[in-house]
Amino acid sequence: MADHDSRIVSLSAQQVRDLLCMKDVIRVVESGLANFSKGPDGGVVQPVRSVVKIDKPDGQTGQGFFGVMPAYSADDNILACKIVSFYPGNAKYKKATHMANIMVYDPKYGELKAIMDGEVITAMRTAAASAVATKWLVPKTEEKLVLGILGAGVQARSHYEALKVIYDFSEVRVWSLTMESAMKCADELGGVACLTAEDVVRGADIVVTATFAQTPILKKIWVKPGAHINAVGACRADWSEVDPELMRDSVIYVDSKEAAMKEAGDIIISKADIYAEIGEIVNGSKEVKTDPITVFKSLGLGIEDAVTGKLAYEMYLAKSTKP
Ligand SMILES: NC(=O)C1=CN([C@@H]2O[C@H](COP(=O)(O)OP(=O)(O)OC[C@H]3O[C@@H](n4cnc5c(N)ncnc54)[C@H](O)[C@@H]3O)[C@@H](O)[C@H]2O)C=CC1
Ligand SMILES: O=C([O-])C1=[NH+]CCC1
Repeated sequence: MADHDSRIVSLSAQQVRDLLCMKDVIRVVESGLANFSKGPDGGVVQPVRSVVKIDKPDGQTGQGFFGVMPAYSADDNILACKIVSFYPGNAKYKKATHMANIMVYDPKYGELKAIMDGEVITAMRTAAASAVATKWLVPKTEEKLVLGILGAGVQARSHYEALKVIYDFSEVRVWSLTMESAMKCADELGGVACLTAEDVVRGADIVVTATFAQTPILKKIWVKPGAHINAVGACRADWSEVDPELMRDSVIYVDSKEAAMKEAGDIIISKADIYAEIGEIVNGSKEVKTDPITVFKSLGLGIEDAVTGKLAYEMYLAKSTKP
């Protein structure tokens, strides 16, 4: 007979949004990445995600992908698993391109404690990981910076939210597949929409690529020396967003070397060398190197979802036990 606590907390997207603030997500993701990159000493067990490819038989929405992302962290006392579907073609049907749920367990007994929406967490923790990378690679100065964003979807918006926690921007530029979507996003962010990707990138200090492009949209000749790039899309071995020459001529940071060698077309196709995991910079096992351009190639890790999911669960418990 099951004797486990049957009270499983269920959190909707709106509840998760109300419980989390970007500053706290950046803090827990930074510590999660640092532990992850300590190897077995960091107490994190997190295999590269399993991804099931779905070829829609009716040809309606093209390919879909279904990812299972478990993670355990001894230090943080977390066991969690995210299940995420990403269907690039959903945009045509005005449906979300990413849908996800996160299950949070008590690692002591393996007991399920909470099941929550994972879309908000995917948006926030991905941008938080980029903010961590940027914070370590682009020192904050008195000067206001120029932010260039390629893509005008969920990640474009969450990246602005995360990066503005750390930097003041004099200008935010957005480009996307359609001028209409770029304008809508730029309006929301108080930025400007650009007609071309080149217009966004020339002179930008920080660039974010967050699109569903499968071939490069960011060219080396546009990028100014000293710039930093957060390359967030292209999470398949045969997809890329960044010019291979730019990858080879930059200092490359990743979230996970093991995942990058399996999933990152930007790395696999260009054969660019990986300098470090960003967690190795945070935990002090590698030195920062920035010359001439830095790229953080992110794929998304289960540990990021685990630490953020646990934070949402704890915030919920703290709020619900307040008199
Ligand atoms: N690294 C990570 O941890 C994560 C990465 N991602 C990836 O980030 C990317 C963006 O995700 P979301 O913003 O959630 O998606 P979204 O569907 O909300 O937005 C995608 C944007 O890319 C644009 N786009 C689509 N195809 C394009 C093309 N061929 N060239 C230029 N722009 C194109 C769309 O117009 C839209 O503005 C995706 O590749 C996604 O899989 C998403 C979640 C986590
Ligand atoms: O980490 C993540 O959740 C994802 N990365 C690429 C698509 C979804």
